[in-house]
Amino acid sequence: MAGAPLERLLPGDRVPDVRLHGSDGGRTLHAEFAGAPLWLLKPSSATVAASLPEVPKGITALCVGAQAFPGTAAGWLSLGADARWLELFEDDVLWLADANLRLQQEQRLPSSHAPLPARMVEALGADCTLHAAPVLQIPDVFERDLCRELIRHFEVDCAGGEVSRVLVMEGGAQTLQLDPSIKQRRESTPRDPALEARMHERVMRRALPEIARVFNFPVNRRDSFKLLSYPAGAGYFRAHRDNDTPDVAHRRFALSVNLNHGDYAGGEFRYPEFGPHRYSPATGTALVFSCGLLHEVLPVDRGIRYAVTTFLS
Ligand SMILES: O=C(O)CCC(=O)C(=O)O
Ligand SMILES: [Fe+2]
Repeated sequence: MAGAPLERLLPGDRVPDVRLHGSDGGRTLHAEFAGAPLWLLKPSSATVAASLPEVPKGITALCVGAQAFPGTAAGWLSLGADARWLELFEDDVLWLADANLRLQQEQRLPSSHAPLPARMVEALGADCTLHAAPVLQIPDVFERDLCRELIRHFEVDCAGGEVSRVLVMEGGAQTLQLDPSIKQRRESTPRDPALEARMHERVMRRALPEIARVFNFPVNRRDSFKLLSYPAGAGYFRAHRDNDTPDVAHRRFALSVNLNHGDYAGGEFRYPEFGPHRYSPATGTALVFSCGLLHEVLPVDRGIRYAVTTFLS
């Protein structure tokens, strides 16, 4: 709620987002650090910041203050943040947040510079309770014939598509560039109006009523369909959100249909904010999820994963 007074944080609250400085300057807490459990601490002094507890494996530890502290303890990232946000945190209290940045428990640091007792480290490093991601699977949106026909169309009529690129802003101009640190795959828009019409009819008839029922969302618009291939060794899409830049902010739900489940290994979806579970829908099943969820397509390590995707709004 915009304008509501800030209160002390409690276990169960999601840490409010904030712009952080000290790393690359332009990122926010949610964009940069969701997807893995977090330790958060606002030290009362540089001396405290220099003698923080050892960070357990699998945890990202953030030491926050008005500015980054020079000489922060090894394993900790020191970042500056907005004063109003910092007021939410008591000095020298270590918070554990889960991968969805929901606060789990807090622990006051020992007043001396003694290391944290082992039991405290154990508790604060413990696996957080993880839940299934709020995704919807709708079986049989495309029949097997249509899936096979789409793969043939992609490989033959679209000549296997083109390597996917990402939009990069450089000196005020946007260019499409390869970026293997983000994704590797091939893609094409469909070139056969009859096939597009068949996909459209199936989405209208089988997916939209279910999205209206389950998410209570009336779809009004759809981006163009994209045919995708993820070949072994060169097929993955690292964790991202689908609506976090101005050009795609209109998107509400992502819809993806696997075209050849069982013919490849790897290539599952994962939603790191909601735990390690991997989703690998059957051929013809549509996977639908909010564009605001962090998600990734894990590397394909045998065969080729084929899929069709679009975004709904
Ligand atoms: O591979 C897919 O099905 C969709 C991947 C994805 O997350 C995207 O294209 O934004
Ligand atoms: Fe995506």
